[in-house]
Amino acid sequence: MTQDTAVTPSSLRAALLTARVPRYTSYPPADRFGDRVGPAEGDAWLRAVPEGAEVSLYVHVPFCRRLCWFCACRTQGTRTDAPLDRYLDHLEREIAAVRGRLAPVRISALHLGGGTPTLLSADRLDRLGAMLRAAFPIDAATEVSVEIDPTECDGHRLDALMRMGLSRASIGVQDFDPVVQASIGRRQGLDETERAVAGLRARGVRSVNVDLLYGLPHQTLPRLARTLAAIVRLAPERIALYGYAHVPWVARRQKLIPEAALPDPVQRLALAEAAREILTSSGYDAVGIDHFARPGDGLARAAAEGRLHRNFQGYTTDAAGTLIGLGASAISRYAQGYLQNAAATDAWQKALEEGDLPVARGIALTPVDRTIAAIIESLMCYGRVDLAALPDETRPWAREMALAALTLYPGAGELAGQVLRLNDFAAARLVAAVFDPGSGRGGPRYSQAS
Ligand SMILES: C=Cc1c2[nH]c(c1C)Cc1[nH]c(c(CCC(=O)O)c1C)Cc1[nH]c(c(C)c1CCC(=O)O)Cc1[nH]c(c(C)c1C=C)C2
Ligand SMILES: C[C@H]1O[C@@H](n2cnc3c(N)ncnc32)[C@H](O)[C@@H]1O
Ligand code: MET
Ligand code: SF4
Repeated sequence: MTQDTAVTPSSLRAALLTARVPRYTSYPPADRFGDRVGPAEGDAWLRAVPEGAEVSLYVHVPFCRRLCWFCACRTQGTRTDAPLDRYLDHLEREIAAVRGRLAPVRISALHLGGGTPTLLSADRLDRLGAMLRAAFPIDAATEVSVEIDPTECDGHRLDALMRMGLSRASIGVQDFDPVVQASIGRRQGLDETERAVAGLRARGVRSVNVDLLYGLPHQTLPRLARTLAAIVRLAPERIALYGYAHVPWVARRQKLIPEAALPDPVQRLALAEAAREILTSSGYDAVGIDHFARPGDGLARAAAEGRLHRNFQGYTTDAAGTLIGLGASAISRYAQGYLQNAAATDAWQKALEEGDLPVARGIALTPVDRTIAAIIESLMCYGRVDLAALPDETRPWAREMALAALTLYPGAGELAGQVLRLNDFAAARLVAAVFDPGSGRGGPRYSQAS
């Protein structure tokens, strides 16, 4: 699916350089969530999860020792450990509140994200594991994964994660270049990153992911190529290469990013295309818009076999229909719709102290939303949509949107019979936005399309 930039039609290329569209980790995206959905829906939707259903759990740990300037994640700095214990106390309450409403289910996956879950000491990780195991059937069949900051991790914490059943880990790197690192407020040596990977390998973790970014200040092709070469030598099974989203109106710490040193849109697109070329010629399969995986890895196999999904953590093989998010700002997905917990840690804690579910906002899905969600997930995962698989009554509309997308972005793909197929994942977000009736509303609030 690679395509020479020289033959990319100018309107598609122009849109990649200028358009701002959601990343579609959900449909509807989180900016459409509202407060007409709250604790009452949280209660009803939890109680409606059928007995025996597959459920995955996400635990958000919104603390970091360092606050990287580029970061758009919901997290807060802390120098002391006191807030961590208070946070665990409240997670315990939330777990009890969920458990009291949930029928016996199977837990297919448990993901610890953040923030920096490895900021929790080994004792605290053990406590979290015990709390979760006491409430949910977490066993050998549960895939347990964690986000690791190599500068904030050690053998004791890795051992505690293994006791929790860790099978996959994702390591934050972003870029190894010292000039780039200085401009994003994040220092991290190759050696400490190697130590984290070796520590995971030694304990039998077979699936390691590394997060990288393109489009950072002072990033040039030679610098990015050196980072990629170092990563290829580390040989993670998976690599996520995200485009840096510069959205200082959302993430205020990004005001520290030197805007004048950001690559311009043309340079940014060149970085993305060169990185894709380097990784695919280094033995990685491209998966979706921003992931790469070794051909034997579960993600690459799922992509090839039509079992790939997209959720708030990006691409996943997790097929559970229900995702329960625990912790401040965590998002849950039920058959009925999405819910998000109060984003501020204080507000989340206060709701729990008052005996409420800490749900702050969300959205209920209509049948039309579900069809649009299926179309967008298929575009983001496979770069194709089979209109024949859609409900009859939506097909004429979907066909009209497919033709509109191809008129807007000639050369982005083709409609062959009932199948819309993109030539290149680069166009996936733009084409997805054509099927999204709300995409015009967000406009400049979203991040750049490329
Ligand atoms: C693990 C951290 C991140 C998560 N998503 C992003 C990061 C860095 C990147 C990101 N996600 C959104 C934006 C803003 C605009 C855009 O590019 O579309 C960025 C930079 C969208 C978004 N994701 C969440 C919210 C509330 C928003 C804003 C609304 C929107 O534009 O759709 C929720 C959310 N995303 C992540 C987490 C952990 C999370 C909430 C717990 C992952
Ligand atoms: C969890 C992962 O999210 C990515 N991440 C954090 N902040 C941003 C941003 N502004 N734009 C894109 N990706 C980001 C990092 O790669 C991190 O490791
Ligand atoms: N906080 C970790 C890091 O930066 C994990 C990725 S960012 C949520 O390395
Ligand atoms: S990148 Fe990771 S360590 Fe840095 S602020 Fe974001 S969550 Fe914290």
